[in-house]
Amino acid sequence: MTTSTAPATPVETTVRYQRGDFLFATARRALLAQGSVAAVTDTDPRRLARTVAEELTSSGVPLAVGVLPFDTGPDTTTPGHLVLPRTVHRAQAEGEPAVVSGPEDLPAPTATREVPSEEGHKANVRAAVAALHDRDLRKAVLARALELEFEASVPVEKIVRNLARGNPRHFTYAAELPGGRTLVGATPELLLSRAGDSVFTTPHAGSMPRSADPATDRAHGEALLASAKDQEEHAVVIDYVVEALRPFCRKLDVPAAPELVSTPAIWHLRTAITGELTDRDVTALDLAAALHPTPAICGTPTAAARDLVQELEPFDRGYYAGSVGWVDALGDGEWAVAIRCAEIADTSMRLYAGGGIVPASDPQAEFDETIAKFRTLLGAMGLD
Ligand SMILES: C=C(O[C@@H]1C=C(C(=O)O)C=C[C@H]1O)C(=O)O
Repeated sequence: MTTSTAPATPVETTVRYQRGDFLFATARRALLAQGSVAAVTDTDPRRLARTVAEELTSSGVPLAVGVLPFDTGPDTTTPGHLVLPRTVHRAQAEGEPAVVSGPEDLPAPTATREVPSEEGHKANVRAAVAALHDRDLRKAVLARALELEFEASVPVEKIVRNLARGNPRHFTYAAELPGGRTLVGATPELLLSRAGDSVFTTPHAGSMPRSADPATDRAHGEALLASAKDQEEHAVVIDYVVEALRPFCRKLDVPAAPELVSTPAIWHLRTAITGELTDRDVTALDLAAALHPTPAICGTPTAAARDLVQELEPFDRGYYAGSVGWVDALGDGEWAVAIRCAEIADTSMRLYAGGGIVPASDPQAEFDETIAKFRTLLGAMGLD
């Protein structure tokens, strides 16, 4: 096992990524993990967290990296998967960080398929709004997929570099999945980080597409901040996160109102919550397992919302809307919400995008929101 703290910048570390590695990087901070000393795979995320903690203690490997699936319910067949890597490179930027150069050109797909179609998604939104009422749900998150086929192997490394270049403030990530696929994405949303007894989370919920026209763009942001429907969609998530964290924290600081933030593709409402952990034996992965799935990507109440999602969506989410991150031997770590992503097989990939449905949701606006969310990946591929 070698841990390199060699003087590389986050950009230099990011561009070293090759398919098979694990990457978790912003322009300020990068973690690149290579090879595998041991792997832990388990459908029960809490048990997974305990096994990983034991493996870290007994192996002397400083940290583990990996993914949790969307579905961590009692009937899931998709496991969480963490690797204790052979080599870890970590880098931090001093001052104003550089960005990855580019963009690099990518081959165009030979076929594309939307699952479901625009009409299908709008019908799902209407069905979800009816089900919220019938089943007494506050919110459910519905997603769509975009399947792309290529003539040759998808150049994963180029996509990752373009994602990092286009989203320097957010977490660009790449992780190997059980079964040989690769998950890549760039997410603004932190599920949970732990550093010593400090806990931090930034739930995002409530969205509006960006616009190329500055005045329209500003108006979209202001409309989002003023939208009662989006404030409600956001409040559902904050209520849940606070309730889920409270048992672990002796102190929680929850701002009274969300702030307006943006990615290059979309405006969001976000609340940055900080806490103080009561028990240092509770690791970042324990906390991620306790928090996931939040109503930002599933709904509320959790089990009923997950059932509805699985009834309406014509695909398995796999690791989309799961979590990606790392945990170290001290229990510190960072877990991001695995959105704005794609699962890549050899010559094909599946992009995902979803949005929260509440009683006031409009099918056309929800469809448009998925288009905006696909743009993170499509932009990195030079597609519109
Ligand atoms: C589900 C996604 O995003 C989530 C849903 C949001 C919303 O409904 O407003 C906002 C941010 C994310 O928590 C996605 O990007 O696919």
